[in-house]
Amino acid sequence: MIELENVTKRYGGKVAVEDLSFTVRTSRVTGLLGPNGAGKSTTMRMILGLHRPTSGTVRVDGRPFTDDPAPLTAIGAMLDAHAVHPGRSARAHLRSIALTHRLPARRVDEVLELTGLTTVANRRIGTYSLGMGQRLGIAAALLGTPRTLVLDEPVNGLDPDGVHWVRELVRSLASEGTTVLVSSHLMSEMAQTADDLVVLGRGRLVAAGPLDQVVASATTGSVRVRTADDPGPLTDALAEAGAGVDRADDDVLTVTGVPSEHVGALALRTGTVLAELVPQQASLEQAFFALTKDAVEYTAPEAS
Ligand SMILES: Nc1ncnc2c1ncn2[C@@H]1O[C@H](COP(=O)(O)OP(=O)(O)OP(=O)(O)O)[C@@H](O)[C@H]1O
Repeated sequence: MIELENVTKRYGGKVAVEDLSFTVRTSRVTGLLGPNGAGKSTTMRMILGLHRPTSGTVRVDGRPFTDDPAPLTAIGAMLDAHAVHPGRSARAHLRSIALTHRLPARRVDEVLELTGLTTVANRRIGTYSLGMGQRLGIAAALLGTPRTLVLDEPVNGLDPDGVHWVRELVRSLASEGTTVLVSSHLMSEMAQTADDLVVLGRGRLVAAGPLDQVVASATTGSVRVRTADDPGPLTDALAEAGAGVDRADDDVLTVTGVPSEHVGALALRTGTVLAELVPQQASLEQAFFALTKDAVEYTAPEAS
């Protein structure tokens, strides 16, 4: 478990993170989201004990990370996958980490296997593709079989196969009891990977909680209704009940403000035969835009 309590981080006069409190639960994948400059990397660096908070406390499994005698078994991290020596092989790179952290050499082979790098383990890292570099970063993070895993943009630059692999990996580690914190700018991917979300905007907490709840609280769900009948009587009844009705197509209505059961009951009352009655939840991307619209540091003008 990772706990942040009233954490503020200033770099000189710049406030990177302000009064941040949230909990990352064990056996769950938590997505850390936010526009550029929101404070995600700063938050991860404080969790890892690389940066000290200006005020507030950060605890991993109940204690400050810097107090832990065996850091790689407590917490594994990938912050910048490409900050490695390009002239070394992946095996040599992982062996040197294992050696300095007193981890068994066989664990190097295990993580090479786990990340699909065994066949290229003796090649110079400088010849690796972006995706292979990401896999190596994840291999290093997994070396100590950590209880907590922190990955900054792990799917950045990966092909669809690699993205799918990262998703399956973190989900399976969480199901085995690992606490997983992952940042990403890819909302569709995060929607499939995360159980919980922490959303930052300009260094402040914008939302936190189970993914479904965060999406539902930030957006308006709707009900898609399709009928071959005249939609007039149903539309009038819905408007009377306070619903918003948008006639997207000749035979399709998008209804907001009332649950699907209520729409079904009104259809029955007005004698409207329904071909479709489908509750629709907004996407994580829509929720993200709604939550962070006032917290985006850099924006381009709207395309005309
Ligand atoms: N070492 C530093 N010195 C000064 N300012 C910093 C430093 N590190 C980060 N910042 C500033 O703190 C704010 C938060 O940065 P951070 O890198 O944590 O954001 P982020 O959410 O990870 O952004 P991105 O999505 O672009 O990676 C930014 O305004 C950034 O310019």
